[in-house]
Amino acid sequence: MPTAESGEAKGVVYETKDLNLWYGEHHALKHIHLTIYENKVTAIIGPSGCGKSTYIKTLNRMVELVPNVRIAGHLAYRGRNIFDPSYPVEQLRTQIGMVFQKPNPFPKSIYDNIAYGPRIHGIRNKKVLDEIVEKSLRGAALWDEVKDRLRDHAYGLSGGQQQRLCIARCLAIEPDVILMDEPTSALDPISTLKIEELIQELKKQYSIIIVTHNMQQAARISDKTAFFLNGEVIEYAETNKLFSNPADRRTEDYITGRFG
Ligand SMILES: Nc1ncnc2c1ncn2[C@@H]1O[C@H](COP(=O)(O)OP(=O)(O)OP(=O)(O)O)[C@@H](O)[C@H]1O
Repeated sequence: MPTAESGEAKGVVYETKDLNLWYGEHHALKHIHLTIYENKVTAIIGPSGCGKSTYIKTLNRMVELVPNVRIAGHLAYRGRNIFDPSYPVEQLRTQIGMVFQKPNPFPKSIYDNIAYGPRIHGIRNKKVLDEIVEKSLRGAALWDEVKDRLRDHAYGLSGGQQQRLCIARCLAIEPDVILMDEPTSALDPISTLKIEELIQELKKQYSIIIVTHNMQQAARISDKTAFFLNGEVIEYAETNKLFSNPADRRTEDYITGRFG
């Protein structure tokens, strides 16, 4: 669990101040200021290539795996700047779970997918692992569908089930934040609905940041929405406000489908 640090504002998970990011010469994030709140769903919307994925991959410092990335600015997680050279990146990544566009279970059994993270953290006791597996699968609303076939290969699950397995895998390491990069774009409407319902449940316990191309989805499930355009945050507001009464003309054009 996160520890209190000096400078940590209550209820704030991330504080982004004047964040800039370049891929080589390409200035992909420009002067981003965003505060992300605890136990909320924060949606990131905007047209293709506007920097949504780059922003969320910055939150767990995954973006730094890309060669020639340069970052400037301030990004505090729980009050502490994650770009500080002394920041323990491995610790950060255990607190920040991530779910990707395409479900990416490991080529292992359902059980071993979930037990993988806890085992890496040194948990070997079978009973403890069994409990974590059940709790995580229940948390991802998948337990009832798989409880009788935990030793089956994960690839035998449907796409929607695989995505919930990936969410369960995140939950098994008890993260603080869950980043989701278009988690339903590869799923059918019923699986999408299940994940959306699940997100509503999960936000009671976790802070969720979700990139989505689907504006109805952002409107349905998020509390706050940030609209990105060409690497900038054009507007960030309560979701109801942003969709019903946007302050910026460009937001209005985007949400009404006039561009993007
Ligand atoms: N690894 C990379 N190397 C170089 N440029 C990149 C890299 N990843 C992204 N970019 C560029 O940075 C910009 C932002 O990309 P990003 O993937 O963050 O956008 P996005 O809003 O998530 O797009 P989409 O909705 O299409 O997924 C784009 O111009 C993209 O071409």
